[in-house]
Amino acid sequence: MKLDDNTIEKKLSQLPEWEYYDNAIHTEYEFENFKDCFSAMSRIAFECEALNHHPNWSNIYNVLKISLSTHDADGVTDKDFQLAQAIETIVEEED
Ligand SMILES: C[C@H](O)[C@H](O)[C@H]1CNC2=NC(N)=NC(=O)C2=N1
Repeated sequence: MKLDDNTIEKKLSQLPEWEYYDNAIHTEYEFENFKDCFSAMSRIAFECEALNHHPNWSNIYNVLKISLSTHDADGVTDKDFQLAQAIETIVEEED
């Protein structure tokens, strides 16, 4: 279930804005304003529910920081990459 470091780095080559450290994958988005940021967070929240996979995230005004790992596996799994890809798609649409 838990992916090894090499596999994670290989998969991250498809997600250039994400990085791997502290047993999780991380990214940060800066939006035009708070409203746009919160709108993206709302859309991401529905995707999280659909995948039953939830982020460790923080929002300050127009900045959204997201960290993904799989609690059940105590590490990074394919579910984290699936959600990361879905988040990328949502954020690209918000632009
Ligand atoms: C029962 C368990 O909490 C659920 O299967 C889901 C909920 N969302 C989750 N989210 C994340 N990031 N990791 C999990 O292991 C996880 N488990």
